[in-house]
Parts: sequence; structure tokens; C-alpha cells
Amino acid sequence: METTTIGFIGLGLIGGSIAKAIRKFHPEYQIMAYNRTKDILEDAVFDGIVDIACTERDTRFALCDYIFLCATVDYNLECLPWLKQTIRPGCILTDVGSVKGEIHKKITALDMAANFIGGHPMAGSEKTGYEHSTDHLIENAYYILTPSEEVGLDKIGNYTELVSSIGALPMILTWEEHDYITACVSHLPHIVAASLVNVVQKLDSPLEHMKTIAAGGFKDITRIASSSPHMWQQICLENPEHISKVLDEYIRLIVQAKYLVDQRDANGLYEMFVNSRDYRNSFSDAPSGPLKKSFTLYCDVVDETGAIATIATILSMNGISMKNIGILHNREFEDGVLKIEFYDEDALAQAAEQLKKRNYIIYER
Ligand SMILES: NC(=O)C1=CN([C@@H]2O[C@H](COP(=O)(O)OP(=O)(O)OC[C@H]3O[C@@H](n4cnc5c(N)ncnc54)[C@H](O)[C@@H]3O)[C@@H](O)[C@H]2O)C=CC1
Ligand SMILES: O=C(O)C(=O)Cc1ccc(O)cc1
Repeated sequence: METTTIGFIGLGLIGGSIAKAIRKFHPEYQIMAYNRTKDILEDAVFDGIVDIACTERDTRFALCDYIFLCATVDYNLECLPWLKQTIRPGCILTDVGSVKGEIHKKITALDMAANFIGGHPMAGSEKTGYEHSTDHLIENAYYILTPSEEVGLDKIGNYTELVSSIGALPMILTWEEHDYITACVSHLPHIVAASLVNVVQKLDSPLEHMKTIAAGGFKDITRIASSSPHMWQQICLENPEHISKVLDEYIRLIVQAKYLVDQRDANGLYEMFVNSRDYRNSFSDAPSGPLKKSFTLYCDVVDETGAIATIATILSMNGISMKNIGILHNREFEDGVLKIEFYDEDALAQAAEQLKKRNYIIYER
């Protein structure tokens, strides 16, 4: 039986991470890629991630069962007319862009809808480039699929399975739903983070006291302000109506907050914070989906020799088996935490209890 062939146009943070995840879970698949920077392709071949390094408009893309468009939005769009002439009839063409409207409109205009399923992994980082890609970036993250209306159910089924098989959680939405939802939970937060950082820059004195003492809360809420300015510029330009609509509501809430402050409205202010606290606490940080539930805790550790061994010893002395242990560096835990995975809920609860007893700071998700 012929093996599945997957093509990538653009092999940066997201393309590289998807390619690495496919290599991890489907080592037998054939992966081909084109990237503007040749060195990246050479690295990916050297890493064993890519089998075939392609040139621009390489005719070998005709062999692909899936093609992931993971370059910049404008380049992805630019490739479509050529892809229309190149792909084979059964090929699933997909992208990873943060906004879906523009590509769907272009796909329809080019009469390519029978092959196109938009994609958007809801995971990323403020860093870009293949060198920051990992095989676990999209693990346990929602992966939104926006099938074109003309795409067959068999293709949707196959693509959904592929997404699940590489550890992500597929969720099907229309592109309109996608663009409205992400305007609120992804695009607005980036604008808010940028504005917060800019307000400090504007109001701070030459001695930069504000910048110096900005504490954990400020850093948490503005971490995403370090993301790629070019990428977020493009996202805002691609999704202006939805972003403007959610900004209207956000500005209304900010004006209301100012009014409560100006009025010294103790009850109103309290209500505002109670409401946001309770609603935030009701968010699930651990997405549930077709994947097996994972029983994981995160623990702050001092960066010194033996710190991990001490924790491992505490757990084993209490008869608690670990499935996995390792240092995790991501945007949420800026300085790195120890991630410990257990086999079941009971082991997780016991481990949390034992570590808290010894004053370790534990985060459960
Ligand atoms: N960065 C993030 O956190 C997330 C990004 N996305 C989406 O993924 C897409 C890609 O983002 P990243 O992977 O972060 O960017 P990136 O900058 O890491 O990767 C883009 C890749 O495309 C290549 N490229 C750019 N122009 C090209 C051209 N003309 N020809 C060939 N290759 C070209 C670059 O060399 C680079 O390797 C964006 O559209 C973004 O909306 C989606 C989810 C998360
Ligand atoms: O939640 C965010 O905005 C992120 O930090 C990572 C990210 C960036 C861009 C996306 O399209 C999806 C996820």
C-alpha cells in the first residue's frame, strides 16, 4: 500500500511543529516541504523530519494527500492558483492561518472548495521559526477545522482523524464562527496586551519605575505582547469587522470601569471583580476531547542540582508512580516548571497533597 504523503509550504513555528508531530506519530509517512529559507529545509532533512526538500512550485506536490499552507498569509494566497493546477483530485488542502475568511473567499473564487478544509491550531508561541517548533506544540490543543461547503464528508473525516492522531483536539466550525470567536479570545487579547504595554511606556518617567516594578500580574497579562508584530498586523487587517465589533464591547466595559472608579462605586467595582473571578474560574484549562485525559500537575522548582530527584523521591516514598516527568518552558510558565504526569486521578491528588505539605507550589490544570 502506498504511504501517505504530506506537503508543507512554509516550515516555521507552526508548519515545523505539525511536521514534527506527524513524524512522531506516523514515522512511515512521506513528508515534503518548501520553505523560502533553504537552510531551514536542510535542517529539517537533517533532523529526519522532511524526506523531500522541494523547490518553489515543485511538481512533486502533485503526490500529496495533504498540503499544509504554513507560510505567511499573503504567500499562502499567492500559491493557490498554482496549487489548483498541481494538486491531485483527492488532495486535502489546508492552512493554519489565524483568520479564515480571506482564504475561504479566495478558495471559492478559484473553485477549489472541494479540496479545502481550513485549519487553525489554537496553540503557538511568541517565538517564530522552525528552530522553535516542537513535536508537542499542538498536543492537547484545540485544532479548529473550517471545511468548505463543497468538501466531502470522507475528507473531513480523514482530516479530523489525522488531527486527533497527532495529539490535537479537532473542532469543526464555519469560518464565520471561527473569525468571530477568535476575534474575541485571541485577537482582542493581543491588542489589549499591546495597549497595556504601550500605556506604561507612555506614562512612565525617564527613571522607568513603572517598567522596573511591573509585577507578575502585568507580565502574565502582557506576555503575548512579545509576539510577531508582522503576524498580528496581518491578523488585524484580515479580520477587521469582527475585531472592531468585539473592541466596541470591550471599550464599553472599560468606560464602565472608569465610571465606577470615578464614582467611587464600591459595590459596582466589587461586582465587576467578583463576576470576572467567578467566570474565569469556570474556564477549563484542560480541554476535554477524544484524547485520553491526562493527569498532570505543574510544580515550581528551584533551579539547582537534585531538585527533581528530591521530588521523585518524595513521590516514590509515598508509593506514587509517575508516568512522565520533565521541565516545561512555555509562555504560561515563563521561568519553567516541573511537569509531572500520573497514571490516574488518585495518584495526581496524592502527589499534589504530598508536595503541598512540603510547601511546593503546585498548579493543577
Ligand atoms: N505563531 C503562532 O503562535 C501561531 C500562528 N498561526 C498561523 O500560522 C501561520 C504561520 O505562522 P508561524 O509558523 O508562527 O510563522 P513563522 O514565521 O514561524 O513561519 C513562517 C514560515 O514561512 C516561511 N515563508 C514566509 N514567506 C515565505 C515565502 N514567500 N515562501 C516560502 N516560505 C515562506 C518562512 O521562512 C517561515 O519558515 C500564520 O499565518 C499564523 O496566523 C496559527 C497558530 C499559532
Ligand atoms: O492564544 C494566543 O493568542 C497565543 O498566544 C498563541 C496563538 C497565536 C496565534 C494563533 O492564531 C493561535 C494561538
